[in-house]
Amino acid sequence: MQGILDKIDTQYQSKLPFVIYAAPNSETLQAFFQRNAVLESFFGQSGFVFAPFSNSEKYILSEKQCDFFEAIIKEKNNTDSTFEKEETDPLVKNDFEDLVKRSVDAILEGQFQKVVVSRKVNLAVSINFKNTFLKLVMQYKTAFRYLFFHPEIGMWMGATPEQLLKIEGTTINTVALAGTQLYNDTLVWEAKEIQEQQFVTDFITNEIKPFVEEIKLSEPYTAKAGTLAHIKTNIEATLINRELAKELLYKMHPTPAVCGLPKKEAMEFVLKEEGYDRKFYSGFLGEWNRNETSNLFVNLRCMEIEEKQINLYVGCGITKDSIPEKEFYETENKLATMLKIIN
Ligand SMILES: C=C(O[C@@H]1C=C(C(=O)O)C=C[C@H]1O)C(=O)O
Repeated sequence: MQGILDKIDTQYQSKLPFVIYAAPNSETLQAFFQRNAVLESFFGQSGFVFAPFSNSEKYILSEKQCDFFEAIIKEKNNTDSTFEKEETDPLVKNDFEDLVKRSVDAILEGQFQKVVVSRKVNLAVSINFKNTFLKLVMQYKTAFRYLFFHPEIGMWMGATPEQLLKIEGTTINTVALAGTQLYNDTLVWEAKEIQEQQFVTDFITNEIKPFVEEIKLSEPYTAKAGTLAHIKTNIEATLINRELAKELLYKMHPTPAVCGLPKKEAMEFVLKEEGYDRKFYSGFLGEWNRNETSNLFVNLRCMEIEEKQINLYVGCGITKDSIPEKEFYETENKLATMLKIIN
């Protein structure tokens, strides 16, 4: 494992793009190291895709331009974070709750049924990105864990619980994931969360229908993600034709787990009302067409790492029944996921 970590240092010092990642429950780190600093647009070629939330331009570290490495993860002592975040400014809390209120009003006016609103939290800390990444790898084993760098994009890191799309041959797998609370053994889901997750299941089922032969849905169940719990439905289907994969991906993204329903109206609201640029947060990332397999995830529980600060991104689904203060605390709980691993 040390070899691959040393390679990250060399690559970063030379300002060359790389991504290092581990699939959910995998004990293996995989990495793409690009041999030049080109920013390559994604148009279906194989490699590791990195796509923003809204912008139509998507990027790739392509197989053709990269060297590929793998290493077995060696457990390291996972010390608790000593980082202590200051209490959130009441003005920030107010602003977010106001955004939630405006979202609920728009829903009651009939503009859309669900919208996912988010905020960005800047923390003035310089982190050791390698140590922080290792901590994240150990701490969130069931998540898709990654560290991405491109000199023209910057550095991003995350541990996401949400699969966007897996394609193996003609079999596709995806999930509808929504609804959040702190995990405990006896938790109960309320109608608001059940509905917001159902919106995601219905949207995905509808969007994939023209592309597939048969759709199999699991019952919704509770999925643990760190200290949080979400409602999850597994969705499996058979593609009519593998050539349709990219078109299907673009139909699905962004799902109502990160944008809203209907998609277009919710997207317009997010872009107009959120008041900041989500960049790659709630975009998607992962392998595209590697050994006949694509494995993409939604970029959640993530941070953007700059020299002297980090930006954390968190959001939550709003329906007509949302209570602004409760939604604010949901974003605080999601923030804690990333705060726990800051070195
Ligand atoms: C938007 C986020 O998460 C998404 C929103 C959820 C919700 O609203 O309950 C739950 C899981 C994710 O689909 C985030 O983590 O920032």
